[in-house]
Amino acid sequence: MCQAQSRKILTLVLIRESSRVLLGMKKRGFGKGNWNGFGGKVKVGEETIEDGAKRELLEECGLVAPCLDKIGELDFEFLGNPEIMEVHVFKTDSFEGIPAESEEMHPRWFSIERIPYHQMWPDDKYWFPLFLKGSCFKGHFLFEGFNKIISHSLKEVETF
Ligand SMILES: Cc1cc(-c2ccco2)c2oc(N)nc2c1
Repeated sequence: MCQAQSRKILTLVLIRESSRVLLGMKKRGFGKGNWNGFGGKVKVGEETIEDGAKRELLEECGLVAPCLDKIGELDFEFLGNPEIMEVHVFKTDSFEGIPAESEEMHPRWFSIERIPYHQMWPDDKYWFPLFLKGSCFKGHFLFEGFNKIISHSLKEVETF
């Protein structure tokens, strides 16, 4: 018997300069202890997904990004949990402000040759290289718990 599946929309923003990427160490809550882009929930009915991404970026590290490029859509499923997390991934190389620590995140710049995959979500090692080479992508990852990927699919797409 299939379970009805619901979807939760989340955002993820990656700040990329020529040779470095800004990541945040998640200090509490979901994904605590991982380096990740900035993002989170979209305020249903209040804002567009892109506006939600901009809001989370500002809240989590104090940066203003006037324009974001949509680069990816990642569906995350967890064994035994009917809720699929639909993560919309954005990037930008133009922002205003100085990265600042928040209650949620401790920001740090990483050279693109030294991305800390061992301290990131396990799916990142699959799609981050596509982001770094400038591709757009769609992926689906089936997790067992938070650290084990049972299966995944990932493809490059032309545009969103
Ligand atoms: C299951 C999962 C969730 C997220 C997430 C939460 C909020 C925004 O993204 C991830 O981010 C990354 N890089 N892998 C992730 C896996």
